[in-house]
Amino acid sequence: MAKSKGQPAEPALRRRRSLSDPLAAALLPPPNETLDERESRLKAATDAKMVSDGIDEMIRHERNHRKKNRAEVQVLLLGQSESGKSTCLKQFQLLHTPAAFHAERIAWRAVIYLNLVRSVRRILDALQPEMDTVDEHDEHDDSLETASVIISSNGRPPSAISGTKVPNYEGYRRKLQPLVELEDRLIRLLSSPDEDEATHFGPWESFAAPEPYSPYTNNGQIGRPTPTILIPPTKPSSTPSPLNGHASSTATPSPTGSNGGGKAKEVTVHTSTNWKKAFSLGSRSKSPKSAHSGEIEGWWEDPDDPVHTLHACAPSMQEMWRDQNVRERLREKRIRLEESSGFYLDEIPRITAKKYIPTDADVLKARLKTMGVVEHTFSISSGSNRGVQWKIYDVGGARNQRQAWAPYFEDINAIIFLAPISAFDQVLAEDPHVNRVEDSLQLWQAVVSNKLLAKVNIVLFLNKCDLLQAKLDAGVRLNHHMISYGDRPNDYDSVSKYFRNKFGALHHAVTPNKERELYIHLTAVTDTRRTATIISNVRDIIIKGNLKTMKLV
Ligand SMILES: Nc1nc2c(ncn2[C@@H]2O[C@H](COP(=O)(O)OP(=O)(O)OP(=O)(O)O)[C@@H](O)[C@H]2O)c(=O)[nH]1
Ligand SMILES: [Mg+2]
Repeated sequence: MAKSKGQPAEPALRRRRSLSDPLAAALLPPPNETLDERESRLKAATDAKMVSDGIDEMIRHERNHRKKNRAEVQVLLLGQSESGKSTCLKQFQLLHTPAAFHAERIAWRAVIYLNLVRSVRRILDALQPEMDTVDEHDEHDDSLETASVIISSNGRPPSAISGTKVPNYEGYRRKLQPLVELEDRLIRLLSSPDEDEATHFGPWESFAAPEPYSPYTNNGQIGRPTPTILIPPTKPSSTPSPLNGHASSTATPSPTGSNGGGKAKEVTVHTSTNWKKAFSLGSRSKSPKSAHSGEIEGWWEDPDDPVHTLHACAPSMQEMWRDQNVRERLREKRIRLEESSGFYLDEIPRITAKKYIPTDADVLKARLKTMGVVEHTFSISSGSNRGVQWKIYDVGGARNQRQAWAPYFEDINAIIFLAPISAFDQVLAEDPHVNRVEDSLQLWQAVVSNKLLAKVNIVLFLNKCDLLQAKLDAGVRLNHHMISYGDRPNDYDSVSKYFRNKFGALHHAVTPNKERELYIHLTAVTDTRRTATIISNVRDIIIKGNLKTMKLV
C-alpha cells in the first residue's frame, strides 16, 4: 500500500497541543497513515458525525416538544370586589414564594396604617352629631367607602334609630386631628410616581363611569386592556371633614370628605405602580440594614415616618374604640367595623409600635382594592406537579373593573371563583340597592354559562366562612335577607349547605358543558393553614382537569 505523500504538515500548534492534551493526541491520525487508511478514517469520522448529528437533532426535537407541551397552567381569580381574590393570591405567594412574600411585609406597613386610620375616621364620621339628621337619601352615604360594613337596612334608615350622644366626641376629634394629614400623606406615598411607571390620578368622572372595554389598546394593538385609573380623588368638597375642619377643594386624593359633596372612596393603587417601593425597608431610612437588630438605624429613627403620628395618637384611638357610647352609636348605625376589611382596631398598641413589622396574618388582612391585573408566576419543585409553571391572574372585582376580565378568558385553564357568603346581609359599595350575595350569584351565572369558558375548570370558593359563622352565631338571620331560605335552621352547617346547593344548582342549570365537574370549597382565605391544604387540592384538581381536557381536544 502506497504511503501517503505530501500530506500537509501538522500545524505546529496542533502538534504542541497534542503533547499535552491526551484526547487531541488520541484523535490525531497515525504518523505514517496510508491514503486508504486516511480515506476510511475520514469516512468513519463522517459516519460518526452523522450519527452524532442525528442524536443531537433528536434531543433538540424532544426538547422543543417538551417545551411546547410544557405544563403551564393559567388560573384566573374571579369574584366581586372584596370577595378575597387578592388575599387568595397572597396565600399562593406565601405558599410558593415565601421569601419574596416575607421581603414585602415591611412594605405593607403603609396599607395597614391606612386601613387603621380609615377605621378611625369612619368612627368619627359616625359620631358627628349632625349625622343624626341626614335624610333618607343619604342612608348609605357613609357606607360608600367599603361594602363590608353596609348592612341592608330592611326598610329602616339607620339615621331613624340613632340617638346615643358621645360626650367625648369633640375631644376625640381634636386629639385625632393629626391622623387626617397622615391619611392624605399615606395615600400620596402609596401612589407616588415611580420613575419607570407613570402614575397619575384619574379624573373623578373616569372613576365613576369607565370607558367601555375595547380590545384595541396599546396604540391600537389588540391585546389585554391596560387600565389606567389609579387613585380616585374625592370630589371637591366644601364641607368640613370631622377631622380636618377645613374644606378640601383640590384634585389631590383627599379621602377625608365624609358628608355633603365629598364622598370617601376606597383607596386603590393601580397594580402597575411600584407602591411597595415607597415603603420597602431602606427606601426611607437613612441607613437601612436589618429591621430586627436594635442597634441598627431603621424607619423609626426617621422623624417623618408615619409611625410617630400613629404612636402619638394611639392612646386616643384606643380610648375611643373602648368607649361604650361609641360602640353603642356604631351599633345604632349598624356599622360593624369588626367585620370590615382591614380591621386593626383591636390591636392598636401592636400596630402603632415604633418597630412594628407586619406579620403574615397582618398582610393577609390588609385591604387594598385592586385596579388592573396582578400576575404571579411560580413553579413547583417537588411532588406530582413538579416542573409545572403556574400563572395566577388577580383582577379587580368592582363593577367598573369587570370589563377587563374577558381578554383573559381565551388562554386560561382554570378559574377560582370567590363568593363571600358572609355578605348575605350587605349591599354593594357600587350600588347600595344590590345585595352582595345576589351580585355574586349573578356574576357566577355569567361566568359558568359563558361558552368561551366551556372547557375551563372551575373551582368555587364559598369564602369568608369564618365571618359567616360569627354572624350566624351573633343571631343574624339569613331568611331576613334571602326569603327563599324559609324556616330552615339558621346554623352554619345548614346555611353553608344551602349556599353550596344554590351555587351548584345554578352551575348545573346553565353550564354549556354538562361534563364539567364543579369543585366547591368552604373557605376562609385569611386562614393560612386551611387555605394551604385547599390550594394543594385545587392544584391537583386543575392539573387532572387539564390533562382530561387536553385528551378531549
Ligand atoms: N375574615 C375574613 N376576611 C377575609 C377573607 N377573605 C378576604 N378577607 C379580607 O377581605 C378584604 C378584601 O379582600 P381582597 O382579597 O382585597 O378582595 P378582592 O376580591 O381582591 O377585592 P378587589 O380587589 O376590590 O376586587 C381583605 O381585607 C381581606 O383580608 C376571609 O375568608 N375571612
Ligand atoms: Mg383585589
